[in-house]
Amino acid sequence: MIRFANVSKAYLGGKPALQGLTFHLPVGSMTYLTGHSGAGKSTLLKLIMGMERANGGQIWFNGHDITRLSPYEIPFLRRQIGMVHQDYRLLPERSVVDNVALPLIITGFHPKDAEKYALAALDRVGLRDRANYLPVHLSGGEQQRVDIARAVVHKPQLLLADEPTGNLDDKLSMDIFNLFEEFNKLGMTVLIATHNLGLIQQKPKPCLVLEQGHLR
Ligand SMILES: Nc1ncnc2c1ncn2[C@@H]1O[C@H](COP(=O)(O)OP(=O)(O)OP(=O)(O)O)[C@@H](O)[C@H]1O
Repeated sequence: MIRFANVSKAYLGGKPALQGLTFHLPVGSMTYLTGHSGAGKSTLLKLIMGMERANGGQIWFNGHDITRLSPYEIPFLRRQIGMVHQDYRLLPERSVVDNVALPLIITGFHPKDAEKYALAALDRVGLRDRANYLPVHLSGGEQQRVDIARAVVHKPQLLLADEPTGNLDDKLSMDIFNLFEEFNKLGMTVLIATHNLGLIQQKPKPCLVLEQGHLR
């Protein structure tokens, strides 16, 4: 599904954030991405999302080299990807169901259909009964599950997560990792950037380890 071939990235005026990365994420795999702060985890995810451009190498997404996409093609790439954030990024003045439906509305779904799919996604993460709440009335763990529902509402092939349990205790973190596992079992390819080594040990999966921009 994803293949990096000798990929490098340096931000303007900075030292290289990633150097010579070569790896493969097969379709249907679930993989962790770890490494110390500043090792390049977020940068790697941003390259896959087309939010940053590589300076060298190729990144293949289902056989297409996404380092060569034009700005007009990036939205089509992103429709195949769901992204979960550490800080949830929910719109505070919109209801939970509206937050989850928003990506569908933006891509042109009829509001009624968008709501139907958003409710189905909320059902998957166990929050159907919170659909009409405002995010502020949910716990941190619940807000993270809403973020996950929003990331999967368009049924992406690839689910990315950047420190999804950074703000949660161990029990809630395990619940979130279990949810990722469920989506993986449904066929989504999953890549999770995390510092949570305790959870990784409890749920062993293939692991990419970054050290100062290099894969160990
Ligand atoms: N927009 C940017 N402009 C310049 N340098 C950046 C930018 N974003 C990241 N960097 C640098 O690139 C390197 C990798 O950063 P990145 O955020 O990818 O690491 P990370 O492993 O995700 O860190 P953390 O675990 O703290 O989130 C760091 O040296 C960082 O300072």
